[in-house]
Amino acid sequence: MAGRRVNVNVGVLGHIDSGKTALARALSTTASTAAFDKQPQSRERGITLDLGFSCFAVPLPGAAEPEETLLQVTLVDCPGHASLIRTIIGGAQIIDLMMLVIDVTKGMQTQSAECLVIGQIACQKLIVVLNKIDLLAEGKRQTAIDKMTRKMQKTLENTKFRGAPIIPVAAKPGGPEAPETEAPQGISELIELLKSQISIPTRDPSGPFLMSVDHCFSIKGQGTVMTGTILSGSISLGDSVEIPALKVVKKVKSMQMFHTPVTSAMQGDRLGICVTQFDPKLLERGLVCAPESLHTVHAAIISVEKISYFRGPLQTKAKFHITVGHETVMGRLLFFGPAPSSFDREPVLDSFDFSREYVFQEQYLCKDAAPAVVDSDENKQTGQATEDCCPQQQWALVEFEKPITCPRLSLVIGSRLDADIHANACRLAFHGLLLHGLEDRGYAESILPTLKVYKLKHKHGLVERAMDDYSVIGRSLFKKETNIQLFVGLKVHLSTGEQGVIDSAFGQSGKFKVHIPGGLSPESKKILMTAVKKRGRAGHGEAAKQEEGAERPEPAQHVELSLSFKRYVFDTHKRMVQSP
Ligand SMILES: Nc1nc2c(ncn2[C@@H]2O[C@H](COP(=O)(O)OP(=O)(O)OP(=O)(O)O)[C@@H](O)[C@H]2O)c(=O)[nH]1
Ligand SMILES: [Mg+2]
Repeated sequence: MAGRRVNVNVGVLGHIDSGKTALARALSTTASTAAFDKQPQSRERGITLDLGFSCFAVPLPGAAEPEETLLQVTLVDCPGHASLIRTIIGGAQIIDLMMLVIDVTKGMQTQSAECLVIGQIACQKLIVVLNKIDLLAEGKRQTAIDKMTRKMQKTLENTKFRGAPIIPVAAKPGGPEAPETEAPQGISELIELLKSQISIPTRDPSGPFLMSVDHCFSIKGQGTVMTGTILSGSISLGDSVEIPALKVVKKVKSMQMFHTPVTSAMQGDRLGICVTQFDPKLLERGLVCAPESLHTVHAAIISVEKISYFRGPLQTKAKFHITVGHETVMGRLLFFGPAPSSFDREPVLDSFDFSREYVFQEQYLCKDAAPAVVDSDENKQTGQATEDCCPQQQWALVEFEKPITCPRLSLVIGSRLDADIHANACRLAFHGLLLHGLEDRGYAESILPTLKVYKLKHKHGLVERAMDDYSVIGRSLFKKETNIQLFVGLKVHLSTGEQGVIDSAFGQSGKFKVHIPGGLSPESKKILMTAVKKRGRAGHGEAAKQEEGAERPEPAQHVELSLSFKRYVFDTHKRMVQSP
């Protein structure tokens, strides 16, 4: 029986053609010959994948008996572009360390910057690999490596990976034409670096079982095998698992880890589960979970944070590609935030409070005009919020075009995958956490009305005249067709200082009567009386017209009326509520 194995997942990310696949291959081969003589390589079977999985094992650093305990490094080779985002987010929760592969002759490129952004959202540790050093002229090689290392250090300075190690290699010296015998350079050093950088994450067997499946195939006479990484919880032989995408529950017939049968497995393990037969084509990629532990949601409330490299605003009603787990669907956003008095409230990232009130936002609030993509030469990190006028936390309601299935508190990434990848702009727009999923298809009627997001409305009008000491007629506040009845009872302020209450509509032209509980001040009466007199002269003898007359000359001095109220965006009755 082989000793204990501990699995860690290392993401291999970088711009197209930087040499990610070549690096994954070089690492696996070097490790398997130099450090490990068994055949560790599992050649996964005929499935077209955009995520490439390969692995190698090395003696576990610091283990009491290193021979007995192996560190299994699973390399997750990510594709270069468009599908990258979906893919890497799928793997994000299982990636313990990210290798950012940079073509040393090119430096930071558009997707390298995107990878760095994703890494900051999803990963804790980074190693920068400067690849293709064989392409540097021999005499100037070290100088060029040093120069690029400094540039990368500068780039990392403004990220959470400041000071991360940078290592030069040549994964496939000579490029595609070179014979396979050409030995890669710097790989043993990279393996040593990986060993020193990898910290074995603490794995937790509690909580509902959830596994991210990256492969699915059938074995004749046995069943269907799903391979993947356990995201949370644990599983034992004979347990039932649900495949939410197919809405089926299956029994676990057998399990394997690294080609060895096992009876149980837990968070972090890479595992193959064999269940009773189903068509593997139905599930290329996805989630498997403890029955009924996942939820299918039609919309969600997420906590949002803009990615500062994204150019342009995040607007309410805008559509983005929303990636949650292994799924990417279009979603429409509506942004909201706290009232200004609560701007400095500490963010709450594990729940959403329906009892609070929130302010509708036409767009995500931020101070920066978004900076350009991280650039090798001018790595300007802007978006440094001066904490005084933006809230600490903002949210969005995301309405999905197709329902998605995910666990609570999933990482959510919003992007514009349709944007031109040659535009040298970051396509990642925001990230956040799914705080609350709306499972009811009819959520707009059943759940949204409980979400208290309001727009603060201000209307301004004029006092036309005083009726008596305790009431005035107002105008120019409502349109002719407005149902004034809806506003009855709301407070209005007069520019002369009095406060009034809308009492009733007056006539047909949008005028209204305002009751002044404290009475008009003598000063106000004087102003309003003058106005009436002037008008009296102009509209001589035409009482009916005087009442309706919109076109009379303005009084010498206006008395303005202002009305402020809240309108709840999701209130199906469109009620107006007094604002303070
Ligand atoms: N000269 C040289 N060429 C390399 C090296 N590593 C990779 N290449 C070549 O660069 C090209 C791209 O390598 P890949 O490993 O496919 O790059 P990738 O990053 O996986 O590309 P995508 O998956 O398409 O994003 C291939 O032609 C490789 O042979 C290297 O160290 N030196
Ligand atoms: Mg590749």
